[in-house]
Amino acid sequence: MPIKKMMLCGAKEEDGVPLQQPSANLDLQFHDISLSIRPWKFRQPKKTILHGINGRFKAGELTAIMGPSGAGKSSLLNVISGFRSRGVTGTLLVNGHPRNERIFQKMSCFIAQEDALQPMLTVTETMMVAASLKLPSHVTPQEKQTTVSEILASLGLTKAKDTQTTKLSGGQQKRLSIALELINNPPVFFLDEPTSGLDNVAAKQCLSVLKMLASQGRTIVCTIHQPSALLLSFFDSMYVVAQGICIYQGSTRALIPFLKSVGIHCPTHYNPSDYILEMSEDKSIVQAMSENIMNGHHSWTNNGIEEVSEMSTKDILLPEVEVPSIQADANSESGSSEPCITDGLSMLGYRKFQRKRFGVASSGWMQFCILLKRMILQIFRNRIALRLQLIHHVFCGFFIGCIFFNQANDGSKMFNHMKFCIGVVLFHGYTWIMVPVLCFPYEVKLLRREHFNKWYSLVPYYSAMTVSKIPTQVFFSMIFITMVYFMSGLPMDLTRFASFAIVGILVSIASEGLGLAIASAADVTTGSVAAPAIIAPFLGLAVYGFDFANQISWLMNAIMKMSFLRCGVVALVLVVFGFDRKHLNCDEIYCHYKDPQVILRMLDIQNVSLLSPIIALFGLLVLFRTICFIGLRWRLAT
Ligand SMILES: Nc1ncnc2c1ncn2[C@@H]1O[C@H](COP(=O)(O)OP(=O)(O)OP(=O)(O)O)[C@@H](O)[C@H]1O
Repeated sequence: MPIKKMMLCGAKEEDGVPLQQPSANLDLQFHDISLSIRPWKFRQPKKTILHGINGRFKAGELTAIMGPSGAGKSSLLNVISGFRSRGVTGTLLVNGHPRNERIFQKMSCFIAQEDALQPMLTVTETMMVAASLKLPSHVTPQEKQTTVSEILASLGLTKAKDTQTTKLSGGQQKRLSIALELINNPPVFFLDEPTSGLDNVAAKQCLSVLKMLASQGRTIVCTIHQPSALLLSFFDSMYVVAQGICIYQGSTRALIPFLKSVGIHCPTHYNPSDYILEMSEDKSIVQAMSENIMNGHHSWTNNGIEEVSEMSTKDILLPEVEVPSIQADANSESGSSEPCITDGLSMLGYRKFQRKRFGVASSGWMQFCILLKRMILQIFRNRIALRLQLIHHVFCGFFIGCIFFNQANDGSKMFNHMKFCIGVVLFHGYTWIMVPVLCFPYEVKLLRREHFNKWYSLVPYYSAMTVSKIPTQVFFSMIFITMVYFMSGLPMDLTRFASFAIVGILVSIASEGLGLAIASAADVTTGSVAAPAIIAPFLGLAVYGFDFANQISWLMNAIMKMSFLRCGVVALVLVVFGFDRKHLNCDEIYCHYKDPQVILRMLDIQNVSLLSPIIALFGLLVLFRTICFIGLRWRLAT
């Protein structure tokens, strides 16, 4: 590994393994930051959450953003980390230079409050996937393994290395979230409430890890709710927000002198961080404190007051980030996020630079392969889900097979044939729309975190997700299709059976695509309500007008083609009665529908090629999946 290691000063090294130094020390400054939220209700005024606040988060320090509930702590963290950019105005600087969002995101990581971890994988497997995605491809598997082991050892996770992530304790999960981001050794960490839900011991362990990382030169900023005096002692500095403005910034030890300066005397034996939060309920005191600290323009140190904008950055080691040839344009009016090359460094050189410095590790194809492997492993390890799916398909196949048992050759009951085709299509439609609606929102949470932290880009993820689901989907659909096909007594004809299977599978993939499109933009509750409501019109169009098909207007016909269920039903009817099917059996005196051509004529599809509903089905499938992709892009951008 190119990055040299150092022994930590005063840091806790549970297994005696030192961590690597960060590749750069970054000092973050922000000026006149405001955040406004556009209301979702028409004509409501904009809500301003942050009011022109200023401040600085220093490299080598563990900084706590504190404040009463609803003060704007998470909003501030989201803005400074770049997790939120909509509705934000103001200036963000890195070591005194306007920052480039793309570069900055590669050098920082964001760990959310309810940080989701990949299920069905052990700690080591999770770390190895992250290492494969985040470390450059020239790093050998052994080196990756060594890096992973060192990080796990440093964060006290060695004993849990073979435990599945979902079975870790809350504290271990937090430390694993940190360990995952440490793989590419970013110099900046943002954490939203890293101690929430942890007991005192676990919170202490978590903060000691953060303190250790900060002591190596990283900039570590986290929001925190009323820390105890012990937990507060881990922090080097505090940034206190109330009502969207800064009411204190500076050293934790300078808090009491600061309070004195605004005429507030913190009682002895009172935790000063609790006291400032109590005081922040009073508007006039908030105003007085904010004026004293100049809304973050000033900072209190152990030696007195410093002006943030005049702070020197020369003491910060910054060769890698303060690159003279690359000028950040994140704040440019053009809004373009492409870097502006100003000093003779070509775009190619810039990309190489980025790749080298910040580990834009794997190519799109590599990302696809790694993610596909991970997803397939997770699918096959989820035994309960697999068993449930199997039972569901076998049970429904058997049930529908029994209802239509040996009726496929009965020429006297035309409606049975229609019900059979509709039943098969409906089964696929409803089964596969609900699976993503219930499961995908959790995956989107994981995607947001990993994508934001630059593990991979959306196209490889989306491709891997699509491909990974196909084997199980085809397998389960085939079980159902085989059962109903043979139990219903359809002719033993390979072409007909293969076409029957293809239509069933296409309907299931299209339906899953619709489910994914819904789940990409909605949470589980909304999706569970929306999915059946959205599929209902498709169903209506699927069964509309079978008994008066000749009289349906061209407009209605065109609308009906939009229903993927209709396309599926038409295709199945063509499969069942097409392919030169012989006359059906007739046990009565006269069977009007004995000749399969009569049924096709009645449905007005006697001249329709099987290919056309299949192509329409395929087109709708692609449309749904494109909507899902756009939905995901939108989710990742907001
Ligand atoms: N998307 C949003 N739409 C409307 N209001 C929002 C939105 N996000 C945040 N807010 C509001 O902004 C204010 C600050 O929210 P924020 O989550 O930053 O507070 P916080 O200090 O982190 O609170 P807590 O400690 O309770 O998590 C709150 O009043 C919240 O209701």
